[in-house]
Formats: sequence, C-alpha cells, structure tokens
Amino acid sequence: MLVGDSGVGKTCLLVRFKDGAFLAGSFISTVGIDFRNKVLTVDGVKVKLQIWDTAGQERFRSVTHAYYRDAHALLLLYDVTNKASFDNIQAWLTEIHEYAQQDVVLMLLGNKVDSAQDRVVKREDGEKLAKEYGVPFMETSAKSGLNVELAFTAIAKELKHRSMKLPNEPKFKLHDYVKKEVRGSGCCRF
Ligand SMILES: Nc1nc2c(ncn2[C@@H]2O[C@H](COP(=O)(O)OP(=O)(O)OP(=O)(O)O)[C@@H](O)[C@H]2O)c(=O)[nH]1
Repeated sequence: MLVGDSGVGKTCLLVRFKDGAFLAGSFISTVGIDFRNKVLTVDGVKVKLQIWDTAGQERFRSVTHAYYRDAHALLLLYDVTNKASFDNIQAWLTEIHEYAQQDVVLMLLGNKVDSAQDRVVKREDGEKLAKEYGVPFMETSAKSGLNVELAFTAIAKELKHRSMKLPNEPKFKLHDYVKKEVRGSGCCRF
C-alpha cells in the first residue's frame, strides 16, 4: 500500500512501476483508493503484488484507515521538494502504528529527486529520520524511474521470504539489502 501526503507522487510511482511510464502534466488526485496488480519474479519465484494506491488528501483518511489492517507492506512517501510532506512523516508513522499490523513491512521513500533545483529536503535528513524509526530508506523518482523497480523488488523479496519461511534459507534483511543496492546503483548523483 502506498501512503503519504497528497501530491508526493504515489500514483506516478505506481504507474512507473506497472507500465514504465510517467504521467506528466496535470495532477489528478486519487479519490479514495485504487489498486493495480503486478507479477514479479523474485529469486525464481513468482510474487503477485496487489498494490493499493491511497488518496493522500485528509478527507479520505477514514477510507484509507480501513485498508491498513490488511496491508502486508507499506511504502511511505514524501516529496523532496515539499518540506511539509517530510514534516508530516511522523504523523503518518503514528497512523501506521495505530492502524497497521505490528509486523507490517515498511519503507520510507523520498520522491521527486529529479527536481534537483527545487529540492528542500536533503538526502541526509531522510536518512536520519529513517534511522530514528528503524525503517529502510531510499530516494526515488517516478519521473526518471530512479530506484522505483528496486523499491518494489525489495518489498517483494521480503514478502516472499516471509511467506515461504524455508528453514535453511538465511534470513533476508530488507534494511541491509536496500542499503547495499542503493549504494551500488549510483543513486546519489541527484
Ligand atoms: N518531477 C517529478 N514530479 C513528479 C514525480 N512524481 C510525481 N510527480 C508529479 O507530482 C504530482 C502529483 O503526483 P501524483 O502521483 O498524482 O501524487 P499522489 O501522491 O498520488 O497524490 P494524491 O492522489 O492526491 O494522494 C503530479 O503533477 C506528478 O506529475 C517525480 O518523481 N518527479
């Protein structure tokens, strides 16, 4: 499930992942909730992701609350060009703790890093906040595609690992995987 303030790029991130395209132009806010499916092959196993795109607007909050309980994973987004969306992350985390399952897979994403000239939230600030709450973090761009596939693949890997629970398989650590992959991807050019 994708959550975060209105306009941070949740729908665009999902469309980029699903269709490999960017929705340029006018911004059409999501009404309530929407979903799309995508099948990924992770370590030779097919993982079907049903991805719920929620409305960030306050007036739809009671609708989204109802969906938290059934979510296996949450991608919490802010917009690196919008300080308020970053400042609101703590409030989103409070909601998540209140409504989602205790063991929900959670990842923090700072989106729109292609807009370097408009950036107001530094990468280090995102990293610091994520560290404080013990959640994996990466910066993304639905526009350029940076780290989009990686974010969803990391989630799929964690979910696959959890559902299969093979006794001899070493424990998959989402945090370490994300750190290693982001470091290797040349992500920090923005
Ligand atoms: N430059 C840039 N713009 C983006 C990016 N992602 C989204 N946008 C723009 O940001 C605006 C909002 O994107 P949406 O994906 O509709 O935002 P949302 O979070 O789904 O918004 P709600 O449905 O209201 O919750 C649109 O004008 C997009 O074109 C990005 O990675 N880079």
